[in-house]
Amino acid sequence: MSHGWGYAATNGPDKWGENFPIANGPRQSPIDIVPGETAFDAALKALTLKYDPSTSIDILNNGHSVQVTFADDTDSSTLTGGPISGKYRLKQFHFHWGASDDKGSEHTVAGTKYPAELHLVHWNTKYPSFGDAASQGDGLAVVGVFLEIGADNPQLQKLLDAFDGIKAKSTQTSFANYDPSTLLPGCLDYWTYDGSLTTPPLLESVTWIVCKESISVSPAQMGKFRSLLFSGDGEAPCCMMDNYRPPQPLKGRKVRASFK
Ligand SMILES: CCCCCOc1ccc(S(N)(=O)=O)cc1
Ligand SMILES: [Zn+2]
Repeated sequence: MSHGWGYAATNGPDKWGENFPIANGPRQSPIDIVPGETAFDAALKALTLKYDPSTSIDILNNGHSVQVTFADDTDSSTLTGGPISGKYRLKQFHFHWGASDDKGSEHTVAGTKYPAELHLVHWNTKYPSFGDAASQGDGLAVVGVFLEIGADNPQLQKLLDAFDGIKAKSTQTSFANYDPSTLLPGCLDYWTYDGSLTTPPLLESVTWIVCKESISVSPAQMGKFRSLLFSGDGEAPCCMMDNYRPPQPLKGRKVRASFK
């Protein structure tokens, strides 16, 4: 498409297949997770997430989401265990959310949409870099956490307080000493399946690990997410919201559960 991909009618998920034909591939994400159709797998290990807050670098509005980027030149912040083998390094985390509290998540649970979804993106250290890993079937592992309307979340508030400096596309500010483990739910039971990036280039390189338990977000905090802009400085302001891809066909894939 003459303009980049986005979430509008002219360049949104229904149009991505024009430039990224893998959009109709066999292992696309997100999906609707139907608990009654998942299979408990006793062989699945517990997740081990070891994050070093000193590896957080900056917070960025990339025009599609808000992202916190981490130093990934050492094994300081890693994911091990769970459905994966080996060690994966944390590269970044970001969110997807809706224009109203009744939608916004990418994965859904028996058709239920949550107001937002957190993605913690990790890459397999058997490959030299994130970019190399992103093109490999076992290259990436993304931990998804649903945000559910409830009490104000103080850990989330630290992020939201940085939004005033990154309202417009392609703006970023330093964001040091942030511990992403403070965004994880207390229980790390999860569903897992083989999938893809949920934005272009939609590469089919992601082992998805979706937490059963959500974390809270208040309606006011959701409003703060919606105050970010898709648009750049000097452009007509366009609020960043509904930056989620809807569920994709399962195409015979099995979803496993780490819990009964
Ligand atoms: C090879 C360059 C890829 C740049 C894009 O990286 C992404 C895109 C989507 C996701 S998500 N929503 O599936 O977690 C994670 C990372
Ligand atoms: Zn994402």
